[in-house]
Amino acid sequence: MEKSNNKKVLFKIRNLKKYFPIKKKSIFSRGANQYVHANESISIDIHQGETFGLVGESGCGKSTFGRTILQIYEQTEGTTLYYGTTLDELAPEYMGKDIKDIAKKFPEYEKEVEKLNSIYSEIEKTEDEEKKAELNESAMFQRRHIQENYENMLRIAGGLLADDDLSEVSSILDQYYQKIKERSKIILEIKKIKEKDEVRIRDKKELKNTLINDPKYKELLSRKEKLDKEVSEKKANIDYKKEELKAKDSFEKLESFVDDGIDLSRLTSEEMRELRKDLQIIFQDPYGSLDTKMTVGNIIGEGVLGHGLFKNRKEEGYNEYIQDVMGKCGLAPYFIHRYPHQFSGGQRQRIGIARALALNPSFIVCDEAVSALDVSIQSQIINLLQDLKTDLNLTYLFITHDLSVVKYISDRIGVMYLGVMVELSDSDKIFANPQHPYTKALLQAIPRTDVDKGQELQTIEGDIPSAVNPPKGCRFHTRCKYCMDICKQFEPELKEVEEGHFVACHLMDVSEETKIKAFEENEEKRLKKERELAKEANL
Ligand SMILES: Nc1ncnc2c1ncn2[C@@H]1O[C@H](COP(=O)(O)OP(=O)(O)OP(=O)(O)O)[C@@H](O)[C@H]1O
Repeated sequence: MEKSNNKKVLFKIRNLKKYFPIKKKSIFSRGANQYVHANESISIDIHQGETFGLVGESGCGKSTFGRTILQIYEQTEGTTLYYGTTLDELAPEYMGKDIKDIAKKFPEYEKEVEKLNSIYSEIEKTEDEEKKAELNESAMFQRRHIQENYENMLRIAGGLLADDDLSEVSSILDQYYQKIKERSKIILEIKKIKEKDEVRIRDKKELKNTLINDPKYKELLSRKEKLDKEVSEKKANIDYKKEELKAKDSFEKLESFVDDGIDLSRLTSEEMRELRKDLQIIFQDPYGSLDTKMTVGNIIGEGVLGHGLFKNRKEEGYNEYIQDVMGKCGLAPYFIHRYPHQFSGGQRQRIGIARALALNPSFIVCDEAVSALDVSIQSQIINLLQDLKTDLNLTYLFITHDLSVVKYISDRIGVMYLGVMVELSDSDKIFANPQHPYTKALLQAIPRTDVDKGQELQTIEGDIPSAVNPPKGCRFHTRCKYCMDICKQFEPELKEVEEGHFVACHLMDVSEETKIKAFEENEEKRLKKERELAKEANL
């Protein structure tokens, strides 16, 4: 699992899974449900202000990952903790519910963990493949049940759960929650006034003056100040209780769960909607993702109106705001009344970028955002994205199958293969010192530009296995030139091999001789097979 290296983390993604169910052929089909395992146990951090490049062959689950962390797709398992705002600021409904349920539910936690462990030991003992699939599915549901029911409780209550009187714990936390809930409504109102003024007034000094002279804003600030005091009083009760519990054996372990990230997967649709502005996406196909019947102005303004930044298109300042955003994206103001079909691919992508940018996001998933464009246009769009990132302090998840693009734009790069993250490191390191055989093979497959440097253009041998029944052990073992027996049995964990460089490969644990031996044996097998094929073809 990745450590954060002291950088401010914007997303802490743990054990994220996304499975797509496949419809059974008929209602009479027997056996466990089948799933496309699009994302499997992905655990990474995305740092504030970075461009995190995500690469891998087509179909390996990159888009699914981008959409799942934004909760456009419901995640099957795992947590996506978001730190753009805090639990205390948002006071989401799930927090109140988990607090209320402490006395009833926490005693069940250990029982549920035991139940999961007994399913695991049954899986170990079972030979029958169908039974195994069924048990795996119940383990998946049980893990999801534990995560959904207990882990947020642990993050919220931490060491308080060491107390024998859980009803009291619940009551102390609930008093705190009720206060932050009250305050969260005020925080939201303050934020909305600020956002509305920000889109109208570009001069910082003027903005500040307008805000401090707004009686509604002033009143909200003073209500917030009063509530801040009440919140700290309630917080002091919690701290006092924790002091009392510090001596207990279980305290430290339970306290280590405390985390103020927001679990996006548990927000109500209303709560998610409030965060939606912050978390945007730019798609690959700039034509397909734009409504052809709408003008450029209406496309860019749709979200702006939907989120209430302006009441309607006639409101003072609306057109200026849309044109200002267009300007930032290199679109002339008079394009506002034109339609997408009147534009080239590059300009259409600028419209897509302006649509996302108009909501003032802090995080953007760029999903193959330049892949459909000509190379010369690609670099213009990449430069635009780079400039916007610097000017507006954005964070990007940049998804692409094009390594030359990702090398240029990314601070760090994650390499995905068949739904799992196999390598992750600083961009320079991945290119200078790739460790995973899949990354090495991918780098050799960079198209043409490397011809000058005498590097052979190479495609990765073998077909990508099915994501419905992914290979056991390391998912890459069926195509890996260094495959060893252990690779067919056990899944390697993503481990840190040097500072900030993570690799999921069993080769990291063996000597150079073992590696060479494995390579030679595989090569021998391959050649033997080829000889046999050649013989067959001759007979
Ligand atoms: N809505 C869906 N329903 C069922 N399966 C899906 C769905 N979306 C994606 N998949 C499957 O999930 C796997 C990962 O797909 P995904 O689109 O995330 O990969 P990708 O790496 O982004 O590929 P590409 O670069 O081709 O878009 C594939 O096997 C795909 O067929």
